[in-house]
Amino acid sequence: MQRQKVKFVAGTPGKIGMYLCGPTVYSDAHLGHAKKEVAFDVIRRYLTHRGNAVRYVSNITDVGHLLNDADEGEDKIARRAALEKLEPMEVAEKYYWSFMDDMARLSVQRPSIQPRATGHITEQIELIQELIARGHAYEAGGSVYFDVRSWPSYGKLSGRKLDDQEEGTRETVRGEKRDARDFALWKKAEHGHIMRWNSPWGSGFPGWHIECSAMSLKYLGENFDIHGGGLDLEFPHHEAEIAQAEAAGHGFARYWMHNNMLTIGGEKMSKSKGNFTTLKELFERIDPQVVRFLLVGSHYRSVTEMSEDAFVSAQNGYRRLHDARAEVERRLVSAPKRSDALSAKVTQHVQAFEEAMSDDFNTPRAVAALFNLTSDVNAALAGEVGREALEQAKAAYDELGGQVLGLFDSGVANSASQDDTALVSTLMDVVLDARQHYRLSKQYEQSDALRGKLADVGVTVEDTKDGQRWKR
Ligand SMILES: Nc1ncnc2c1ncn2[C@@H]1O[C@H](COP(=O)(O)OP(=O)(O)OP(=O)(O)O)[C@@H](O)[C@H]1O
Ligand SMILES: [Zn+2]
Repeated sequence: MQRQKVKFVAGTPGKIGMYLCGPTVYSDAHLGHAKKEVAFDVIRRYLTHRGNAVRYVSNITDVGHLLNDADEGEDKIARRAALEKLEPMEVAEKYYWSFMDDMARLSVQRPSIQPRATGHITEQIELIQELIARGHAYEAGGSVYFDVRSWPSYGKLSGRKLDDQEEGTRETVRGEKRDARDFALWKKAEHGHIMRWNSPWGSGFPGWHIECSAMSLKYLGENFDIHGGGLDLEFPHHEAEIAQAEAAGHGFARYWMHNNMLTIGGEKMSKSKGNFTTLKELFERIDPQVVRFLLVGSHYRSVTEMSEDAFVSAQNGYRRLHDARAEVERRLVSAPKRSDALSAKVTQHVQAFEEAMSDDFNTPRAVAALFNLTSDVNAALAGEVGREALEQAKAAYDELGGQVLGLFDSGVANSASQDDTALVSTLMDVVLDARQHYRLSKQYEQSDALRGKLADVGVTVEDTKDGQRWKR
C-alpha cells in the first residue's frame, strides 16, 4: 500500500492473520501458480519460525469468476463443465484435489482454513446488503454493482486515479452499470445457468471479488495483518476487496504483499497464452523439491524466469545442500565429543539467514547463507568434526532449509515415490506368490490370514478367473 518496505508489527503480538487469494479450480495448476503458493508458504513458515501463531486462510474460488474482468462472459468453471461434460461442482472438486495434490508434492503446508466461495453465499449476501444500506451499491436488473463514484478512495492500493481507469471503455461496456468502472457484487443468473442461489435480488450468483472480502473478514476479523496474492490481482481484484470491506464499515488488511510473475522467454506464464507447463508434467521429469528450490531461489517480488538451464542449476544446487546435510547426518553416528571451529561459522551463517529472511523475506540471500554454510561444512568434513558442531549444522539445515524453506522433504521426492511404486509392486508379487502357494496346497487358513493382513494396511486382494488381483 505504501509502495515501500515498512516495519511489520502484528496487530496482536504473537498472532498473525494472513489471507492469500487462492485458485479458481477449473484446470490443473502450472508453474506460475506454484510461484505464488510457495512464496506465501515460505512467508508463513518464517513467521511461524519466529514464534508467531499464524492463522493462514486461503480461499478456493468455485463460482463467480468470469472469463473477463468487465463482468461479462461465462463463468470459468461452468465453461469447463460444458467442455468436459461434467457438473460444475464436479469440475471444482476435480481441480481442487488436483491442486491439493500438487501443493502437497511441493511441500506447501495446508491453510489453517480453506473456505470455498459456494460455502459462503450467505456471508457474501450480507456484505452486499450492508453496502446497499450505506449507499455504496445499487441493484440493476437483478444484479448488484458497487458504486465506484461513491467511494473516492477506490484505487488507493494500485495508485490508479478514477479517471485513468478503463478510459475509453466507459460507454461500450457500461450496460446496466451507472459507471463502467463499477463492478458486480451479485449477478443475475440467466436462463440455463446452473450455479445459482436465491437472494434478495432474485436468483443469481456472487461476483468474484466479494468472496475474498466476506471470507477474510469472517475468519480473520477486521484489520487482519497480511493480505497476499499475485501482482496481477492488485487491480481490480484487491482494489475491489478493499472497497467492499471498507465501504461497508469494516477495517481491512493492514499490510499488502504481492508476488511477481513467473515468466518464460520474458512472458508471463499463463493458461491463455498457452506457454505453460503444468506441475504434473513437470514432476514427471523434475523432483518437486528441485522445483521448490528453484522458486525459493528468487525473491517473491522479483520476476522468476524459467528455463531448462535454471532447472539444471537448481538441480545441482539442491543436490549440493542435500548431500552435505546427509553427510552431516551420517557422520553424527560416530562423531567424537569435542568442540571445534565449525561451530562459530555455523552460528554466523544462521544469523545471516535470519537477517536475510527478516529483510522482506529475502530468500535468495537466505539460500546463499545455506550455500556458505555448506562450503564450511564440506571443508570441515574433509577432516574429523566434533559432535557439537555437527549437531548445530544439522539443526541449521533442518530448521532453516527444512522448516522455513520447506526443503529436504524426502517424502515428496519424485524419484523416491517412483522407487516406492516399483518396490511395492515387487513386494506384492512375493506376497501373492506365497498366498497362491497356500491355496494350491489347500492351506486356506494361512491364505486368508495373509489376505486379512493386507486388508489391514488398505490392500484388497480379489480372486478372479485370471488369478489374484490387488488394489489399494
Ligand atoms: N505466471 C505466473 N506467475 C506468478 N503467479 C501467477 C502466474 N500465473 C498465475 N499466477 C497467479 O495465480 C492466480 C490465478 O491464475 P489464473 O488461474 O488466472 O492463471 P493464468 O494462467 O494467469 O490464467 P489466464 O491466462 O486464463 O488468466 C493469478 O491471479 C496469479 O496470482
Ligand atoms: Zn481475493
